[in-house]
Amino acid sequence: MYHSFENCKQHLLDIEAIDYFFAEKITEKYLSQDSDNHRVSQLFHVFLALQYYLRQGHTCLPLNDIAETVLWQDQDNLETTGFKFASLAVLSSALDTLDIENNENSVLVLENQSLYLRRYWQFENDVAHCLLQKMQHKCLNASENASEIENLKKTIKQLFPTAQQNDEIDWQQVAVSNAIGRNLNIICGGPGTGKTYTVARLLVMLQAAHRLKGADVQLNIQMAAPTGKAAQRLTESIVGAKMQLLSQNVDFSLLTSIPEEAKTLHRLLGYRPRSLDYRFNENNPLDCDVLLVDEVSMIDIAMMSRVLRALNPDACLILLGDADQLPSVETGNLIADLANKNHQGYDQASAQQIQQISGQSVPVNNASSTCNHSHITFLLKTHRFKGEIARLAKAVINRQANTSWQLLESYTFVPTSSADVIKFAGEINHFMPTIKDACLLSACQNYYKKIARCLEVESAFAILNAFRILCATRAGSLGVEQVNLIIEQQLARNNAAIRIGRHYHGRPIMVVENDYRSGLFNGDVGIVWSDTQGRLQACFENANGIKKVSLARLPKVETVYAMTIHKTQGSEFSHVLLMLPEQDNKILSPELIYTGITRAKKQVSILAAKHVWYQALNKKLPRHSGLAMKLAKII
Ligand SMILES: Nc1ncnc2c1ncn2[C@@H]1O[C@H](COP(=O)(O)OP(=O)(O)OP(=O)(O)O)[C@@H](O)[C@H]1O
Repeated sequence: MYHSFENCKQHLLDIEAIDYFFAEKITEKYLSQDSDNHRVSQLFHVFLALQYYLRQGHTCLPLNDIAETVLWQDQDNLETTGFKFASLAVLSSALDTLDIENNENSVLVLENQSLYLRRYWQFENDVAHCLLQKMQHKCLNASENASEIENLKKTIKQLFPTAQQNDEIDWQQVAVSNAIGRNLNIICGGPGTGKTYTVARLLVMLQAAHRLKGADVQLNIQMAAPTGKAAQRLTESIVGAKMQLLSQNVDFSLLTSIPEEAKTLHRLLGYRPRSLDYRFNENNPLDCDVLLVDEVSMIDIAMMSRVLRALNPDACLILLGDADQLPSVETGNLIADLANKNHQGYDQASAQQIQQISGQSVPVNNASSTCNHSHITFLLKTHRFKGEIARLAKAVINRQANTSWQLLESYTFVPTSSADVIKFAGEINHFMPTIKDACLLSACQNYYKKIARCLEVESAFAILNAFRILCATRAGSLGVEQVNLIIEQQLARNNAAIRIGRHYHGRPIMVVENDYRSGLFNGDVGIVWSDTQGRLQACFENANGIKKVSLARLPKVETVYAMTIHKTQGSEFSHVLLMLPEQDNKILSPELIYTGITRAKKQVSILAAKHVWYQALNKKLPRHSGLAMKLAKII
């Protein structure tokens, strides 16, 4: 075997120190000195693979994923690199000899032929247990609840005054009428399908139903999202939806009972910087009857387990998300595990309740309770963008490489001379990577050089929020670091105040760590701006206007003309310039490109070569977890 990490890395591509030292420690813990060499080697590499899988966001290592395969191989060096795993039977029996089964002290858990670290297994179990409890529900019944149903029918008509023109099911009304009597509601949909529009109405409906039961106190509703940016967007959308409902003459007291401020999940749970624990937990639950959580795709399994533990068993949980978005950067694949896209229809009682309140007839599933999807509604109609961006996003997420490339090609701009200026003219623009410098120059001319010239920082934010360059990677010639450098160099040619790598007036910055002291969080975007005396300070937008922070108190930040697609989850811009690497990269996937495209509200410009586009769209990168099976009560 290997005598050091360096020696291991020479043989195995992609291995990191953490994988090696983890495998070494676990091998020492579980195997004695006199164990059979072949067995030790197989198990050492299984442990290496477990940590390697965890690093990529899987919660477990399914043994059949690695059995009889070669991992960590260098394609140019097939003879001397990589490791071949034994058959599933050999791997299973090697693990059976360890003292894992029914041993609560074991850090490893083997379940359904998947190997876990105990903490992730526990998180999955906690989440599955809490959600299964919340799936129990009591539907309204036509004979017992006739007057309640009549009243709710009137309320839903007020909430959705314009009836659909055709026979299509109105899934927004389905979600709202389905929520009565449920402690778990999952609403999924792509960007602009009206998740927040729907949930604002759903919350009003819950308050109305609560009042009809004779309650004299309103439901205590809380709203949260995984990042500061996402919480801010949720706040803005809910405020907008409430204004709309006010103009529709919806009962004012019902509207005032809906909160306006969404918090980050960390703040909701009472994060304590110097403690591993949060203020709210199973022993000190949140004072909340209804918890709405947005952008669930960004939440990792550990955070979800904390949220569920802090929620009273009879509190109602509403989860919003897009099952096609990238999963969390941490561990887990929550929204995909929770909301199976292959919806099997609603159970009879739910379908009846939906029909009685909203008049919508939904497919009924009479099958066993193991695939009961009645708590999930998919919103299918896009209300924000209709045209080409939606068509492109759909083709990408459906892995239609030909269709999406043909669409892009119909918008390809080829300059006729080197002096030809690149125009971002249409809803979609496509460029080949050979003209990346001209593209970046155009981004400076059209947007970024205007930032420092603004008279007010508010106008500078308007420009910054209108346009953003998104890259797939940090490193490489089309990675965030290089693109930011090129932009700064181009801007510096006409602006002597710009000093690369330092603060300057008009520098857009992104916070890259959580800092509770200054109230700034990972992902917050600001602009360095001169005050009236010419002193530089950092400005951040918040619900009350502009928050100013002295540079001395600023947590770690980076320049953010360009940012990674991962970091933009939960954000939107009028125009996005999406730059893919010149060669295929393992990070590229349909989900990544879909997430990038759907950040654009009005215009998307894409710089990509054909071979990279095809390679990315032909990839399938499933995240392994046992949660979906546990929720279907298969384990
Ligand atoms: N049924 C509807 N009738 C009219 N307008 C609608 C309807 N549903 C949604 N909209 C409008 O479509 C836009 C997008 O809705 P909303 O913000 O709720 O979508 P979303 O799914 O939450 O989007 P994202 O995930 O991108 O934030 C909003 O302007 C909203 O007012």
